[in-house]
Amino acid sequence: MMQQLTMKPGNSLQGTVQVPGDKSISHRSVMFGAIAQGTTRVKGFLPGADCLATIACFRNMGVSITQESPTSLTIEGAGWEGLHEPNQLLDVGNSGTTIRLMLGILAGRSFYSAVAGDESIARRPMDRVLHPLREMGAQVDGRQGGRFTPLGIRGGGLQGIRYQSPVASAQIKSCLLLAGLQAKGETVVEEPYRSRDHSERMLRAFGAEVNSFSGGVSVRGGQQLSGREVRVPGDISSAAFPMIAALLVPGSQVTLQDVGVNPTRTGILDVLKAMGATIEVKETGEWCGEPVGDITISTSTLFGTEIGGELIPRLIDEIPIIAVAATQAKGKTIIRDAAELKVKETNRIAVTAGELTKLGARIEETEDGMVIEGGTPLTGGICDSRGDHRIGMATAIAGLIAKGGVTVHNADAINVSFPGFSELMSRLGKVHS
Ligand SMILES: O=C(O)C1=C[C@@H](OP(=O)(O)O)[C@@H](O)[C@H](O)C1
Ligand SMILES: C=C(OP(=O)(O)O)C(=O)O
Repeated sequence: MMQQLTMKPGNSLQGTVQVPGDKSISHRSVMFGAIAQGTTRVKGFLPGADCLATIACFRNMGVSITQESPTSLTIEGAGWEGLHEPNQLLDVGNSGTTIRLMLGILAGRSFYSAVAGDESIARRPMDRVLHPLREMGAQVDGRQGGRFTPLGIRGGGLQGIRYQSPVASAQIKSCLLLAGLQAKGETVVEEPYRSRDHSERMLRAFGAEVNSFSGGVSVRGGQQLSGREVRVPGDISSAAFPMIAALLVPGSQVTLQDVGVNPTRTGILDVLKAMGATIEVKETGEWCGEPVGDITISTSTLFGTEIGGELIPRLIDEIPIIAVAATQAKGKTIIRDAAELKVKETNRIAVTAGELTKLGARIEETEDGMVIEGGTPLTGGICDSRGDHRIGMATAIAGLIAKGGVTVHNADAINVSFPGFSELMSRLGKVHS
């Protein structure tokens, strides 16, 4: 049964909550723990569908992973050689991060694996990692010459390369770093803007030498990782939903505790501040190389803004919910340089514009973004997540300010990154029927 979720205007949102663990860091904790020597213990793991798919893939390669509770894991790594040929398809479900990072690991292993995911993954481009992996020496192919899943890969015998990535993508960069750690010589990845650097930070925490420079990152091959303890901060991409809800619902004030505030992820804070939001961030510490803090946000009058360039990779997953905020700002918001949105779980330019237009929003799609007219009262209605977790949550939050509320069809997609989303929102106020 495909779940429905209804959210309606209610009273103000108040309280202090913790959002689930960071998705990017949770994936990496499992993968790096699996290829490290020794035990890795993870606390604050995100038990969302994407990260559970990562666990299943590495179990399939013979790694012992025990989930003591939904958010606590123990991974018994036996180094690179501890991975074995899987006897089943490696099923990544809906997760682009799982498939692209895992391919970097598989590229250095001499066994054969077949990799596929759901129908959304089957539409997402894989040639962006296959081309450089082939250049390094991996044998990898797939549908339409390797552009799409299913993919088959037999790795080993890699040679380091210098690769200039055409897009700022942490998935491409991380894939090549993981392959590079297993290659002869040095691997250098350059990118047009800095993408999220969780791999670099966590690889260093696991004992690897990773060299970051302006414009890119490099690793030497032949490095081994050592297992360790990982505490996963809250996901700022999930925090974005209650944050924007608090901004828009009159009289609200919400504190989100222990959120990851790595500067490669905090574009959302910069943009909301530029729009006029009252936000306070109190940094409280560093967990496994990642800065963590408490974010307090209260209802504010917002103004339209322009978002592009280096900001885009720092807030790429937050654009659907930023679009909701922009419908309520004074003036126009212009988003550009965001063509990457077209190759996410859905085409997020078309789907964000399409779903919010159903509620009365005025949004023009452009080649690489959108133009949103602010000051538009939203009317209630029915939206569809289209199987995309971020669209499901963005349209549900729109329901808090849309007359009559919004019912989201296919709301179960939300479990991909934010299990407990509607319960968390209910703890902040009366938000749904
Ligand atoms: O490396 C990661 O964990 C991620 C990188 C981003 O994708 P791209 O690398 O395709 O930009 C982001 O959209 C995704 O949600 C998670
Ligand atoms: C794009 C996303 O994830 P992935 O690429 O891992 O599917 C996301 O979480 O918004």
